[in-house]
Amino acid sequence: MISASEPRTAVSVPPPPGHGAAAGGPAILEVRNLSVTFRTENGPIHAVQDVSFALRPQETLALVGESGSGKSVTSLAIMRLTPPAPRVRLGGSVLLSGGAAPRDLATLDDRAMRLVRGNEISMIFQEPMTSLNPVHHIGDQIAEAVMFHRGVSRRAALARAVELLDRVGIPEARRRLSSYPHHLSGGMRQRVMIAIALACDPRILIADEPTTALDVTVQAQILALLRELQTATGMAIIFITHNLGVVAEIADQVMVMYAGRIVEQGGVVPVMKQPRMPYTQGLLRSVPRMDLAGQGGGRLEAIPGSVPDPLNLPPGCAFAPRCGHAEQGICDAAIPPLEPTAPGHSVRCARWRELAMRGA
Ligand SMILES: Nc1ncnc2c1ncn2[C@@H]1O[C@H](COP(=O)(O)OP(=O)(O)OP(=O)(O)O)[C@@H](O)[C@H]1O
Repeated sequence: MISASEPRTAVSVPPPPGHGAAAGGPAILEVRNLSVTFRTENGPIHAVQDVSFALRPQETLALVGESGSGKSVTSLAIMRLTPPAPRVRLGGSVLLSGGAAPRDLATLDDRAMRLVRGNEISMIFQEPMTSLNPVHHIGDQIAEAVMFHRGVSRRAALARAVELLDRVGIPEARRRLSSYPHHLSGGMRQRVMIAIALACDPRILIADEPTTALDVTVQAQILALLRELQTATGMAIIFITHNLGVVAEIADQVMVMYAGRIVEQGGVVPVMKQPRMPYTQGLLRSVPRMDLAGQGGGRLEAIPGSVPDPLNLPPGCAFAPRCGHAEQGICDAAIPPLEPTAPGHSVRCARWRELAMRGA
């Protein structure tokens, strides 16, 4: 859960306009009604339910929500990295464009899926040390990725590794080839992971909390690097974070998740300037505001209570027990639909119209 004491990037309100102004054209990835259910001995966990979104080239979609809301499982399901059946049941489709017709990653055979990973969609995680091998030079680790996907010689792969290290802003790239991961700072290690992810010029980068473990200055540098690389390559980014400050920095589209469902979805400006879901409003109130910096950043309010037990979700809106606007008989009666509030902006709240009218 986000607490007022957790280090965060300050959010500026109103947020800047969408960064991917150049984003547009047909979607390269279209996720339709994705659902992921884990079968556990205590019962089914519906980790992701009925999630749909589209991603266009050069667009950044931020997946936001507290711990356990289903952000990581959504991205792992796209990459088909969730445990296999029967432990997990996948539903819906994940359509990736390219080639004669879109391919549904949910049903692609394993061999074809291995080619998609790292070639067309790459992923980076919060803690590079868990992905990097501590006993191998970073040059070899990047070169290995290049050789695996491109089938080039070791010499050519090492030359590409220098190019990639240079591209992600690692000074003295050639000399760095023989560094071990522990020789590098956290920020530099994340740059190495980005270099590996870029080895094959992916069309989509999934970044799962890539800056959470970094201090605020380094966090800003990594965000700037991702934006720069996106402008240069046109790749789309799915950025997973619990930090709305980071969302304002990088996203074009935002998808707020709670208990496995999308609860608010839309462009970064409407969602952050006019959030309709009390949960999104709560997340925003728990981030420091730059426009109130002179007044101590404004009062920070943690969302009361904690995320529900996935094995025992409350009836109706899963956020209702923590929501200051919940009404008995309405909010606990049924799960509200995801409804459009304006073009390109949707919310899952039974009372959003009433609350909007009252200016709540
Ligand atoms: N292997 C698993 N087996 C059973 N349940 C799982 C498994 N992996 C994830 N879950 C459950 O799925 C739900 C969604 O988890 P997920 O990791 O996607 O959340 P998240 O929003 O990414 O949180 P965090 O920010 O902590 O990573 C949680 O209730 C989690 O406990």
